[in-house]
Amino acid sequence: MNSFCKKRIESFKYAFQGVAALFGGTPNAVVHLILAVAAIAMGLIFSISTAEWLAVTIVIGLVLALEAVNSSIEALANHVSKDRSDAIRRVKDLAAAAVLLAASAALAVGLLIFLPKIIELFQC
Ligand SMILES: Nc1ncnc2c1ncn2[C@@H]1O[C@H](COP(=O)(O)OP(=O)(O)OP(=O)(O)O)[C@@H](O)[C@H]1O
Repeated sequence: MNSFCKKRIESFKYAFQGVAALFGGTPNAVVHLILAVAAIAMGLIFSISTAEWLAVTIVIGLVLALEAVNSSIEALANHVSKDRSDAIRRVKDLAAAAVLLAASAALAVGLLIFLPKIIELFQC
């Protein structure tokens, strides 16, 4: 195996270490993962369409990816300075805002897809 391939495999290994660190050390990420599994289960139960799967898949990926970025920024900010500062507060608040905005979009997608199906279920 040439060094290019070895490097790419190493990169995957580091990325999976990051995934393990995310779900092993970030309670919010675990909550989002549980919600993602619940959304997938509901998608299977309600046999949602391909377009609906696309929307669910995109928002799940977006929320989990931004959770990883948020955790990374938090870790870096904590490393840069342990002191309280307006700059660190702003950086952390903005990173948290990214997750909140994505999670809000995911909630909207979930409600748009599943709420009508749940209402229909109770009307029978
Ligand atoms: N060094 C700091 N200086 C000023 N404000 C801070 C500082 N550290 C944290 N904060 C404030 O506290 C909030 C929470 O920060 P914290 O690092 O505890 O993140 P968190 O969202 O509780 O993360 P987690 O629960 O994943 O550890 C930040 O969004 C920010 O407003």
